[in-house]
Amino acid sequence: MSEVERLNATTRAKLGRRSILVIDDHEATLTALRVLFRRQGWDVTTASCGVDGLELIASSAPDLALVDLNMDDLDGLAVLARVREAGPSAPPCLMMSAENSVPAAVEAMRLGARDFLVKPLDPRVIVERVHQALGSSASVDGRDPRAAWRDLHAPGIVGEDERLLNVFHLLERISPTDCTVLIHGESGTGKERVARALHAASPRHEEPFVPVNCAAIPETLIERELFGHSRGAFSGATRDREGRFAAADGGTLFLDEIGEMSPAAQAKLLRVLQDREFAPVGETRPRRVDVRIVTATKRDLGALAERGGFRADLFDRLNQIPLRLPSLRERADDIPQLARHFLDRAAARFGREASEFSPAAIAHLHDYPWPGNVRELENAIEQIVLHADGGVIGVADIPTPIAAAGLVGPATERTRTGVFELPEQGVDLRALLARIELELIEQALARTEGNRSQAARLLGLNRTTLVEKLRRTRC
Ligand SMILES: Nc1ncnc2c1ncn2[C@@H]1O[C@H](COP(=O)(O)OP(=O)(O)OP(=O)(O)O)[C@@H](O)[C@H]1O
Repeated sequence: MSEVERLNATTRAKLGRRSILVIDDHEATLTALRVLFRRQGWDVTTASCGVDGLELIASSAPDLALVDLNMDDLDGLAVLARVREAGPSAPPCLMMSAENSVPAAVEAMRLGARDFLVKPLDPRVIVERVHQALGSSASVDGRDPRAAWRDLHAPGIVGEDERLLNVFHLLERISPTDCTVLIHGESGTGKERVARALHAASPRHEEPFVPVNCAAIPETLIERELFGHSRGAFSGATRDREGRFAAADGGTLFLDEIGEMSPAAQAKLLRVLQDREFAPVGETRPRRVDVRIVTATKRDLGALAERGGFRADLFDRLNQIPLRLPSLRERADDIPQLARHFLDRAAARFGREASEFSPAAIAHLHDYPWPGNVRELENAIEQIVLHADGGVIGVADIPTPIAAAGLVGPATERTRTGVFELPEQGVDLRALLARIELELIEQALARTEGNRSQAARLLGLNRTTLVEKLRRTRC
């Protein structure tokens, strides 16, 4: 923001006036909203195309922008994407559209829109939603409203990554509805956790949440498992048995690894989605059922459907709201917080004293690629707590494959400074040297029981240099 813009924004704030920018290529909408918000005492600026709108956002720093979805030069989604690039200083945006399109609304929310308003706009509703958006954009305690929602509905889900927070924003919008959600993410990224949060925040929360792992049930049994069976339906069926659909009636059915479902079960599932009824194996009379379906997969289900490996019509139904969970690699900056969370939890669970990680240990955990995502991290920390003998957790306490990642070459048990080979992909030499330095300092301090003068001697440094290095690496 330039000095002039900053001054404009500051003057407005001092005068207690709010400013709104309306971007729409319909002159009638611009006029109506200009009149409406001026009457409310707002400063209103308007732009009749996306490009002008972006310029005005940059030059006049409005408190909020109302953006039309369909515009000729740059559509509303592209405007949102560009606004988002400005980071935390970007104004909250509300999207307006003449069409009530669920995919467009979902995409808009994913791009950070605070709300999706369908035209014709009711003046009372629009003023209310604009106030709501501003209220939430600057919550009283300064907390991110997405994190606040998470703390209320899914306090066990740890992380502050933007992509994860955007998932909560989407969950907040869709939890009151019954729309079908397809969660995509690598193994261990928290798909079931998120499905449970969605259920917990929905009007169905007092009814059952029934998880089914489709990959764990043999193909021949999946239909019976899901839909139940009647007595005599097959040899050995000595009595009627209720399936998971009936068990989830009124609540949420979570179908994990949906890509592994057999074609016959897919056909039956499609029928439930279309008609809201199913027939147990061995019965012809359908039963009505009221379940919200949430599915999850680590496969690219769209591509699988294109290749004929999954019913395309079912995919379209399941994919009403797609939701993608980032891998842990993509949100590596959440690793320290997650590691400390699992450390505290494991210490409490195993009756160990609360402990902490050394900075070098945190650096190792941060740099490891975690192919098994949060689950792998959780298991690794539990292992560490079980084997550690108290005190600060250093690199030597980290399971070998994790500690060794990125550091190639033979190494002794307590040192990682053996013979290094330059890995194929190269190294970040400065980060690597800093890490080696830190590790050796930690080892020296451990060996001298924290005596800095002796540790400095072991490292060929004077005490002041050692203290300075410690100060730099630990702040
Ligand atoms: N953000 C998070 N914060 C805290 N714990 C998490 C988080 N994400 C996942 N977990 C934990 O990681 C483990 C794996 O999570 P979950 O079972 O939800 O993953 P998933 O994606 O469904 O895995 P899979 O694909 O193998 O079924 C669980 O113990 C869960 O509690």
